[in-house]
Amino acid sequence: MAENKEKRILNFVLQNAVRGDPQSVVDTIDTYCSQKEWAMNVGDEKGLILDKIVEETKPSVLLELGTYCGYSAVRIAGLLKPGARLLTIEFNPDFVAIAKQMIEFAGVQDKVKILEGPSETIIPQLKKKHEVDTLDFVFLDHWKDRYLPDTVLLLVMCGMQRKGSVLLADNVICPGAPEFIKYIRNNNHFKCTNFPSHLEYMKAKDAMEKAVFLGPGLESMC
Ligand SMILES: O=C(NC/C=C/[C@H]1O[C@@H](n2cnc3c(NCCO)ncnc32)[C@H](O)[C@@H]1O)c1cc(-c2ccc(F)cc2)cc(O)c1O
Ligand SMILES: [Mg+2]
Repeated sequence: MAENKEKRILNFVLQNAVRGDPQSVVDTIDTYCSQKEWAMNVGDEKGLILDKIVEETKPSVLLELGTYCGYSAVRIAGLLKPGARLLTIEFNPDFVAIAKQMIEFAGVQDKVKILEGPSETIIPQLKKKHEVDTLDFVFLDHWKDRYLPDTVLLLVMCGMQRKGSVLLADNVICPGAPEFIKYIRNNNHFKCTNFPSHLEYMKAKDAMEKAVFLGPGLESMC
């Protein structure tokens, strides 16, 4: 297996974190990525915003787009009530392999299921193949130009969102997701809140955007 940054992050966790302890895995990745090699995990500062929103939403069925090394999957899983489950979509097989080991080491494999493949293919399969009715919480952290098309897919094509469903998007400043922001803030079926923060492990400004689905409008009742 090629030695790469993601493999080094995983090895650092396997050698330094406490097996079965999600917080220890998250803290160990943050230590490595702030001191040794930067990586695009949501990180400790934006991670606290993520934690708060997950805790106040009390979700049962969650979806993440862009697993990468599994940092946010482990972080979210550590907060879930018994029986709640997180589906996380990742199309890079090398990252799937890393994330799988990260999730198992953290001991959250019973709460997290990695779905391998592109989101645009997997999302339409969620209802039939993965027994998802509606989603309580969606974390967007994959390619930034895919936030909007995948949100539309989730909402329009698959009716995956119900009144109160929460969308949380990382990086709405850096790298930015302008099309998504323009759409979601101008759509009166969503109530949006911006959470200013900083790029993971850096001083650069970043932010997360929370969008709560207010339910289909009357026009969709006809
Ligand atoms: O680009 C960023 N994230 C992308 C994540 C991609 C992960 O998600 C996977 N992925 C992508 N699209 C899909 C897809 N579907 C869509 C395609 O079919 N379906 C399934 N999986 C998908 C990739 O395989 C990766 O695992 C980022 C950058 C900075 C950054 C900031 C400042 C800098 F200077 C540099 C970088 C900071 C951040 O926090 C960031 O999240
Ligand atoms: Mg991100």
